[in-house]
Amino acid sequence: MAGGGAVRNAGGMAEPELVDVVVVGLGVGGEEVAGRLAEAGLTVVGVERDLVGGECPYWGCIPSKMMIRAANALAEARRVDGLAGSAQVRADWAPVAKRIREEATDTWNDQAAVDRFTGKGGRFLRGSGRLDGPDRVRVGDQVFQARRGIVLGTGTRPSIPPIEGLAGTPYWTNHQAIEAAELPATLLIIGGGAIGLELAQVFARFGVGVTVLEASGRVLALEEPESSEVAAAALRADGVEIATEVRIERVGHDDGTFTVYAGDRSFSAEKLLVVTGRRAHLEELGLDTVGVDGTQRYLPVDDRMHVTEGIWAVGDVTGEGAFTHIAMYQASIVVADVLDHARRAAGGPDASGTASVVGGAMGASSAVGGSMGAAGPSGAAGTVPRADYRALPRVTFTDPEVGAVGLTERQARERGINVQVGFTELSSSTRGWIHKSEPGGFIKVIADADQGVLIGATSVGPAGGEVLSALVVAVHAAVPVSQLRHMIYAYPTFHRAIQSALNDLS
Ligand SMILES: Cc1cc2nc3c(=O)[nH]c(=O)nc-3n(C[C@H](O)[C@H](O)[C@H](O)COP(=O)(O)OP(=O)(O)OC[C@H]3O[C@@H](n4cnc5c(N)ncnc54)[C@H](O)[C@@H]3O)c2cc1C
Ligand SMILES: NC(=O)c1ccc[n+]([C@@H]2O[C@H](COP(=O)([O-])OP(=O)(O)OC[C@H]3O[C@@H](n4cnc5c(N)ncnc54)[C@H](O)[C@@H]3O)[C@@H](O)[C@H]2O)c1
Repeated sequence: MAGGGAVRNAGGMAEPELVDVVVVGLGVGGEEVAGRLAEAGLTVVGVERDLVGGECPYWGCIPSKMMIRAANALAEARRVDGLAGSAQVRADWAPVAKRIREEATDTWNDQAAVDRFTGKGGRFLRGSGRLDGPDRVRVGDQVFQARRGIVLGTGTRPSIPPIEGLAGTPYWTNHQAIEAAELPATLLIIGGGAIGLELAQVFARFGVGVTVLEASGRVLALEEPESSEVAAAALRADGVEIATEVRIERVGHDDGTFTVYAGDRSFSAEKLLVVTGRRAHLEELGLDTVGVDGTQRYLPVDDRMHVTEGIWAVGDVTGEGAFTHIAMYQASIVVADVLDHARRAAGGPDASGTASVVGGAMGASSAVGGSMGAAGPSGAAGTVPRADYRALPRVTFTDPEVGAVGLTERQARERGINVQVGFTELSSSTRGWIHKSEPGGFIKVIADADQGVLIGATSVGPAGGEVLSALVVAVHAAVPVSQLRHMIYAYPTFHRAIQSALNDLS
């Protein structure tokens, strides 16, 4: 599994080992890039200090959505009363914790993921990587010289606010919340963003007394205000207490109880979960050795994920949106671009099909060319796609789900766009009325009136994230609003409400 001992020169310094590519951080983005480049025939060293796969499979998307699936089953069973008879529901966390341990995380063991990578021809190294000058990565006392490129996919870690008293307490981050084998009786959550709301609803549905403390004026503050209202109402209906505009001054932990002090208010619970955003740690990456500012919040990249000559970045570390689908989207671009650079360096045709220098060393590993067919999220084989985040979708998996794409109304107005807004309550659609779920949902569409296309949309409802797909296509492909209005929408679906929202545009 390890990468072998360091070669030393006469002065005792580690001699760099020549490889094609080094990928530092094998989270969602890095694992995808490293695996595909290895499959393409490059010599790839993948460096991961924790678990291969990163946050998403072990402490993020997958286990949290398993929790949500279970919590939603409870909620649905509780809806039987008054709709289809009566049901008695007894919540039990044990099968959820077991499923997360056994099916999702293999008890937080990444051997299967390591084997997957090495099975593709990659070489795995457990450790922390940092840049050591142009083309070089140091891992402990091993140094690699990467002749085709270095890819940084080092992600983020929780950003913990500097609240007095907090650091010395056994507070939870998403790691402990996901790993919980048993639930506390009461839980305080600092942060009413995506993680805070998803987990608050899960735990409340399993009988935990949950209080969410949010600094800004509303939960899900980056989304439409209507989304915040529906999400807050849904959580309150599940028994969650939500306090907004909370200025936390101090945290105490005595006799197994946390107390959070905020002005003249205080909140107490058995456990405290801190989910106040996430932060990249560029200071650890040796960026100064390649002339890049390591004090920035995120690592700026161009539309092909270049950081600087020979260095690419992928995923959360780029600050383009902390979502697995962004990491995967960017990974495809990085793979295509690294292979294109490698091919051109070897004298093959570049991505435009134009032959550059003839000859070169890459001929022997020409599996490289073979993988280009699967190169990109857009465009034909042989083209390196460019990143375009106009139609960035996101879904917060509360019940109802909050799905959104592109710009919110406020963002669109701040950009000086000639904005039109259309809105419809889901309960006014046939399917919403039949479904009879409180607190309902809505569709909101944002159009650029001058261009006649949608530039943003929100879909909140029982299947809000799925209904979103039609709106993502509309924004991504800039489908004229006139055409969207005259499509046929199946009756009686939730997505049929899109037509009503479009007809409301003004
Ligand atoms: C609770 C939760 C729920 C989420 N739910 C969703 C969801 O439903 N949908 C969605 O799209 N996204 C979701 N996300 C976000 C998603 O998990 C991230 O966007 C995704 O994991 C980003 O992948 P990444 O590869 O950029 O980084 P990460 O997954 O953070 O992986 C980075 C890896 O790099 C390693 N590393 C860091 N520095 C070094 C170094 N110097 N040397 C070696 N290794 C290093 C780390 O150990 C880590 O394994 C969720 C996140 C959380 C926390
Ligand atoms: N379904 C999904 O796709 C999903 C789910 C979970 C997480 N994620 C990703 O993970 C990222 C991180 O999630 P997150 O919920 O930690 O961050 P977030 O940025 O979504 O929310 C953090 C919240 O904490 C609040 N906050 C910050 N400091 C505070 C303080 N001192 N006191 C009280 N409140 C404070 C902020 O105002 C904000 O509302 C998200 O941005 C998202 O991209 C995605």
